[in-house]
Amino acid sequence: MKVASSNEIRLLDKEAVEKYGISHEILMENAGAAVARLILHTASEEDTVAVIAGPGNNGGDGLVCARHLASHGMDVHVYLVADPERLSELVKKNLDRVALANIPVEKVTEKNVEELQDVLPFYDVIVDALFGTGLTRPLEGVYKEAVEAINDSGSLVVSVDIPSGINSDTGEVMGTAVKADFTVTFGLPKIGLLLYPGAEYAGEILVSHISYPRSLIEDDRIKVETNDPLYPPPRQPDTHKGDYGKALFIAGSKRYYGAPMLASRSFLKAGGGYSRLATVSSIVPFLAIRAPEVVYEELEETSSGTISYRNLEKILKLTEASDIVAIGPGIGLDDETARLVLELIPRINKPLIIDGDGLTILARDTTILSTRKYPTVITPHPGEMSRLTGKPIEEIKKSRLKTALEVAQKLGSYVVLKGAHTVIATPEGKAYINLTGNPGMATAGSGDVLVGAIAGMYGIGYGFEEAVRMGVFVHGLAGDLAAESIGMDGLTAVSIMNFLPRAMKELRENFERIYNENSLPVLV
Ligand SMILES: NC(=O)C1=CN([C@@H]2O[C@H](COP(=O)(O)OP(=O)(O)OC[C@H]3O[C@@H](n4cnc5c(N)ncnc54)[C@H](OP(=O)(O)O)[C@@H]3O)[C@@H](O)[C@H]2O)[C@@H](O)CC1
Ligand SMILES: Nc1ncnc2c1ncn2[C@@H]1O[C@H](COP(=O)(O)OP(=O)(O)O)[C@@H](O)[C@H]1O
Ligand SMILES: [K+]
Repeated sequence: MKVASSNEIRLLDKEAVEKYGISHEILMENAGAAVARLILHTASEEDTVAVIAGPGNNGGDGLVCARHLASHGMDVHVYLVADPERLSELVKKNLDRVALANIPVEKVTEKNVEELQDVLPFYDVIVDALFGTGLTRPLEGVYKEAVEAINDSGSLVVSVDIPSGINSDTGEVMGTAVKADFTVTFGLPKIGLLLYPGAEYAGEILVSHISYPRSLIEDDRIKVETNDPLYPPPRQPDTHKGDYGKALFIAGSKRYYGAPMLASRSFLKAGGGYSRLATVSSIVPFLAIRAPEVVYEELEETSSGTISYRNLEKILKLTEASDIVAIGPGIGLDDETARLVLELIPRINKPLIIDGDGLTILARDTTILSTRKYPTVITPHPGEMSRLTGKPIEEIKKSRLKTALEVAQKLGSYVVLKGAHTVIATPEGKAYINLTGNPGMATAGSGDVLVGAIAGMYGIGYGFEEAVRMGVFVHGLAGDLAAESIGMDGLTAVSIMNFLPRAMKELRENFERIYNENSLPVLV
């Protein structure tokens, strides 16, 4: 599903009115009615409802919702946090309708806003219609106090379009924000609902298309989408291991055994056919016990136990017999090894995954990617992205989507910016926000498993872009299945790896359910 910025949703809004003849009034009516429907499905008609309406169209939606709930016989009160004189004509019209329907309306100002703390707990349901995509600055004064009263109420909170206080483009909290149980968002989901902390404040998100024409819903001018799964390529009977990809992992060092094992074995666990690990000879005997299915290519090592530069020609030869190459997990930062990595990246004439220390090394000279003729994907966590861009981690965390898109475009490479709701960006300027995964995956080695998963998806036959997307999707799905089975705390990278087969099985046998469980539900 497409995911819109506030500017894009305003453009769609404008075109819905000007090109498709759908009036703002119809859109507002459909929006308010959608929120009412969710409440009628979720609460009971005996419940009492407080609608907290703000100064703009978001408030207008709330007024429409109030009218629909009242017409179902619910006991609804409207608290208007706005100067009625400054309301737009359409919102005023809906305020008049509310008054004419004898729905009590109380004006909230600095003088009486603290009363909200006392009255809101008595309502079963609170509709948060203060602000939506029109939020332009941090909440202060009466608005801030209203939000805090909503959050302190203990009632069921339903946010209109976006939790008030959440920035619809970045997901950051603007001063304060409503913590919603549900958010009904209109037209298309907003970016700020899918990036943290916005994703956490939104609660369960439901989309209502409010009669937008399909062509607007699927408009290619919108470059961000949820990372919805694609059905896997079939495994034909008459095939052999080579048909499911030959992967080469250039990884590991005396210090880091786990990373190379996790990456090279996860490739097989995700369905890949033939996994080769080129690593320092001193750790091969140990790895062979843990990962007997992986074929080992022993490399000469430096005095610090990392891969020596002397292996350059041998490694290039190995890449010629591979379909996809991954470089970096646990490779270390020894200068000689760094020199080898910087020499290899432009000379590997295969699709390439660069991860872990490989990224820290790449940060020394990202221009080496520009000569590559084959697709590249880099898989940084925010720390590695900070080294690649020179931006502080905090800034990256606040602008994950923007940073991923900028770097993808600048480096001509796919970017997987890892974290809660990983962002995938393409060199062509598209981005996908991944919805699988859980905090149990914040565990050492989890990123190494992702490298294998991406390579595995390419091995089983997805195109490169699809393999990057599906690698992230199944990695998160495996993490979710693992968490379901053993909980989040004890979940380790090996658990994620061991649930990759189950994730693939679920994807093949229960695709519809997996799809629905990991995409945004449309409210009908
Ligand atoms: N797009 C669609 O398809 C549809 C959209 N619809 C609805 O419209 C909503 C967008 O409406 P909107 O543009 O009127 O803005 P909204 O969020 O109501 O804010 C109101 C005003 O508040 C102000 N303001 C801003 N920040 C502030 C602050 N911190 N503290 C105080 N004031 C602040 C700012 O005015 P300013 O003060 O900046 O002049 C702003 O104009 C959208 O979320 C959806 O619910 C539906 O009707 C269905 C169709
Ligand atoms: N809170 C979270 N929710 C969902 N996924 C997460 C969360 N924290 C981490 N992950 C995932 O776990 C992996 C962590 O990778 P990384 O940071 O490279 O760990 P390591 O370097 O230890 O392998 C990434 O795929 C990331 O998306
Ligand atoms: K809102």
